[in-house]
Amino acid sequence: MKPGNRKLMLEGAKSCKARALRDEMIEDTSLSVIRQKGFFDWRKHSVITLKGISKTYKTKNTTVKAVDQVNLTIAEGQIYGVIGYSGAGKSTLIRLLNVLEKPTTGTVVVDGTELTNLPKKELRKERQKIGMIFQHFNLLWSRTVRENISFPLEVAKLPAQDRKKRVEELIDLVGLRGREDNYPSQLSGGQKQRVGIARALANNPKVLLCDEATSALDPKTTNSILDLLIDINQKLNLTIVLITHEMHVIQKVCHEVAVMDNGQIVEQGAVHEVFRRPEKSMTKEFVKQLSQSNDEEPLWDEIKVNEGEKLVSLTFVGNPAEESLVTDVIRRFPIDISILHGNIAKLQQGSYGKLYFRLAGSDFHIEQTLDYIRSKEVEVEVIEHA
Ligand SMILES: Nc1ncnc2c1ncn2[C@@H]1O[C@H](COP(=O)(O)OP(=O)(O)OP(=O)(O)O)[C@@H](O)[C@H]1O
Repeated sequence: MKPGNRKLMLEGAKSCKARALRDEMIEDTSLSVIRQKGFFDWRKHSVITLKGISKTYKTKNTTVKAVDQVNLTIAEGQIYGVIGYSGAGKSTLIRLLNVLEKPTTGTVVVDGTELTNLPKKELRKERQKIGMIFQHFNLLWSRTVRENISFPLEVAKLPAQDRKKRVEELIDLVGLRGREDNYPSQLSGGQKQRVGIARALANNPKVLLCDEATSALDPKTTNSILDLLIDINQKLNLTIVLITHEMHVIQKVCHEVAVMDNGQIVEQGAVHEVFRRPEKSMTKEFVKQLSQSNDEEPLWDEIKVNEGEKLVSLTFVGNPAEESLVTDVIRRFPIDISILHGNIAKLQQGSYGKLYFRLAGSDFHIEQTLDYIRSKEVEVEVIEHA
């Protein structure tokens, strides 16, 4: 066979296999939701696949289905958030990802290896590909920062010289230079979580699992830890899965989100798509919480509106970026815009929030401007002002 033909055959076989896998996955109900929402990029390599995962706990008198038939595919390099109220099954789900909990049914595949039935020794080895951080940090209190970070490298039996070098790299990566000889009791919550992150990254994992990693931190420290997660996601192309009950965490860092209720994933998709068109009532509740916290209004009594002016609010969900839209509108139409108030948060893709404007110009040009803004999928409301 000519080499060219062989290459074509191989490519054909690969794409048939990929198509078959894709079709099989689309049959899963949860994945058909993904396809409808149109975010899933099949060219990306999937790092985590859960198929038909359930976990049932049996106690003396009760049986609890903590996770119920979950199917999930997470692509490489994504920050994937799972949100739900207390008891929804989030912690159980994240512990199923590294098989700290053994599923009652279903399979867990991480980086191409099915973990569910691996013998203990191999599972331990595969787990080195999965780092984990926790709400209460789980540090070793009798060890310094440096010694805590070194611990997983000692377990992996890395030679002393390599270990030392790696620990120093990690101290810099998480911003703990100057604190390396402190004990955990001498650190703030944020610094403790930085140690947790460095320790979780020590063996160069493919995936980082975050179990309510910012829930014990104040808002400012939460932000700095979330910034660190974004930074390492970008620098290392690390796939991050986080569970949270706080929508602003999803808003700030996640590319994709799954909403969990009663052990099941009830909705999932790209964050900006889910924010734009939440389908299930629980998802609507979470999105509403966010808009309520963002949605302070201007002090209307202090605002004067003259003849030929209109007050307008724009609601952004996802693209486009508000700055470029404002510039674009000013260039296109003979109108004046004064921004009165705004509360816009950046998503990983696009923005989310509201801007309040005063528009001045002829009725015709104002209408043209508003139609143009609407055509950009930005919600426009003209505010009646006494
Ligand atoms: N080891 C266990 N034995 C029995 N029931 C359990 C066990 N672990 C969890 N559950 C039950 O499973 C359900 C899901 O719990 P899980 O901790 O996964 O939820 P969660 O969404 O993480 O909640 P939270 O945010 O409060 O931790 C709950 O009803 C819980 O009581």
